[in-house]
Amino acid sequence: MALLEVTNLGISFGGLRAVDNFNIKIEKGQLYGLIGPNGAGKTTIFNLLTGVYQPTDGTIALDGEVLNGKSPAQICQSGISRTFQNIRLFHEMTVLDNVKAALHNQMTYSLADTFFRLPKYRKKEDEMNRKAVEILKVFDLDSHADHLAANLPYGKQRKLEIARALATNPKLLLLDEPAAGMNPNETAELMDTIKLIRDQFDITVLLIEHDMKLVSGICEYLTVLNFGTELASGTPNVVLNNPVVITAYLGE
Ligand SMILES: Nc1ncnc2c1ncn2[C@@H]1O[C@H](COP(=O)(O)OP(=O)(O)OP(=O)(O)O)[C@@H](O)[C@H]1O
Repeated sequence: MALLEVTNLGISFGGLRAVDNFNIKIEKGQLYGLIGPNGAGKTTIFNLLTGVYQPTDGTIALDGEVLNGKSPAQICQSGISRTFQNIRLFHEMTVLDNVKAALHNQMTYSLADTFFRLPKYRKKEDEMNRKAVEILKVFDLDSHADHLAANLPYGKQRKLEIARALATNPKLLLLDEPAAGMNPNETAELMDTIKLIRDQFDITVLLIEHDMKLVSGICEYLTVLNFGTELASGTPNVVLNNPVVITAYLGE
């Protein structure tokens, strides 16, 4: 069984059919790319997968569990986490607290534990600090733990967003243009990080990206979207040399 199975997905905004009859199957552990021209419907698909929008048609299933009708918070609990095209960190919080905020969805303690700072609360807090630092280490951000997120350089802010998404312990991580605005060195580093989180944390990744170097460098399988529907799917080598894709998207 595929980890993510999307069947006949569709949504309309007024008269605009933003996504139409979209199908995708992503196997566990796969590094999968969703590409296509501006306005093709890529981010709308992420919004459908994460419960920001409810589909007008079709089903979304993660690990056999149908996600239709669930809220974004419930979908996060079910195992899908995401980053955004425009960075959405808690800018006035520290790097460590940004990650801890995401860890909170897995911690259970009562209001009384928190209010009276009972031993259970302190134990959980210590555990959370340890986990957050562990995650920051993967992203080489642990030395910035006490800095405000707003003061990190751009490339590190993007990494912190991924670290925070990872902290919710997802089965599937959705990355919306993770390399946007990065210089070539930052992009190369990001590619290594994405590969590493897939390998070390056994996480499945679906990413939207316009940077073809990143896409062909790390994605094992691609779907090209055009006008809300699938134009082509396959390995990067096959898809990126497909004349239909070149005409519609790559524009050469
Ligand atoms: N909430 C909404 N209301 C109305 N139209 C919307 C809404 N969200 C998206 N759209 C429209 O749906 C279409 C697909 O947009 P979407 O942002 O998903 O494209 P995209 O492939 O992610 O583009 P880009 O690569 O530029 O980010 C566009 O025509 C967009 O204007």
